[in-house]
Amino acid sequence: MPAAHGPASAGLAVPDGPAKQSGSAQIPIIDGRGFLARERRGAPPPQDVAAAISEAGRTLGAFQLINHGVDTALVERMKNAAAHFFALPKETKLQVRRSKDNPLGYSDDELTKRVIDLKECFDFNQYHPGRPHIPALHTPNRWPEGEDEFRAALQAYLSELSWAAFKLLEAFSLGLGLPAHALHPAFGDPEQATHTTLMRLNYYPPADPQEKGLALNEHTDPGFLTILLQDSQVGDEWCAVPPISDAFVVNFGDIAQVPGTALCKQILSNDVYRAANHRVVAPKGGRARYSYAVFFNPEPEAVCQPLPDFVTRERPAAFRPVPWREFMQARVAGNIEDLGEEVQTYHYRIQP
Ligand SMILES: O=C(O)CCC(=O)C(=O)O
Ligand SMILES: [Fe+2]
Repeated sequence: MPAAHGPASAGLAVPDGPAKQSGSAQIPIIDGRGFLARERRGAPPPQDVAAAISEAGRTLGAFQLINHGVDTALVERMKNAAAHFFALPKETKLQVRRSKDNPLGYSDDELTKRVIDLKECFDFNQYHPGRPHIPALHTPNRWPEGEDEFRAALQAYLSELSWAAFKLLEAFSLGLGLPAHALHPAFGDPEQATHTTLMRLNYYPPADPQEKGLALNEHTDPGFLTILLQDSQVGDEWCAVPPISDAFVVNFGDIAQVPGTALCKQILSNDVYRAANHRVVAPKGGRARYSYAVFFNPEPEAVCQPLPDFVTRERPAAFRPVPWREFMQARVAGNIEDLGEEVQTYHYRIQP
């Protein structure tokens, strides 16, 4: 039996504020009904939603998404599959252990900013056989043998979430004052799934009661945006992200800060948006915690750089181009082995 779900702490850093004062900040709640509900598919995101997403991107770099249109039964099916997998014997999980040349599969030794996470993970993507392998970006999945329902449930969930991610991308573009499809070329044809989106199941085992530390060190996610479902949380001194039943936590990643000609935003938006710095405190009270993250990422060859619309004489480009392939490969390598300082977007900053 998997351990019961229970409290743990997840938090977001508030920009320019000492972490200890950020507890009072509130994560905005955005309603996706107008463009994510099944009957509204194909409708462009309403302007007020785009404006709210834009505001969230400029402040905390994150928001909670309610009425996301993803079928509750599919969410439950995915969660059951995840709980089933993590409850399998360790030897079975180790049969699909990740390797340096292919980071997909099971891991219990992920590093975040050179500190080992107190959790187990399972990573997979929408890889199709026959596609060229690109280390850390397009590699074949490792599915546990005889676990057909696990595989089917996860694939169905990721495919549904990828659709939602493209709709959020439209809202994001509109919120920047760009046409809805302005950033699509950086993510390729949604039908062919040539983007490098990845899903990660996280299982945080109950921590030793003496454990005062973090289960997941503070970090920003490397890609464009992350759509996370969390089962439990209690506040800490960072901005708490309280679980709302059936809501997704959406946070912007590094690449969203840089928006680019071909691509993205911390890099895409020339620092207009911010990537959310976040962390997870070890779960207490003898209970485990689960979370389920979809990292919506660009195409392998995307080069992320400040979008021309965001570069002016007053606001010159803050970043040099970030080749997504190079950036992600370096980040993944640092998550598997301690290679020294992990690559960050500030390594691509143009010094004034
Ligand atoms: O478990 C969580 O709430 C966050 C997980 C996370 O930040 C990650 O997997 O990158
Ligand atoms: Fe993260």
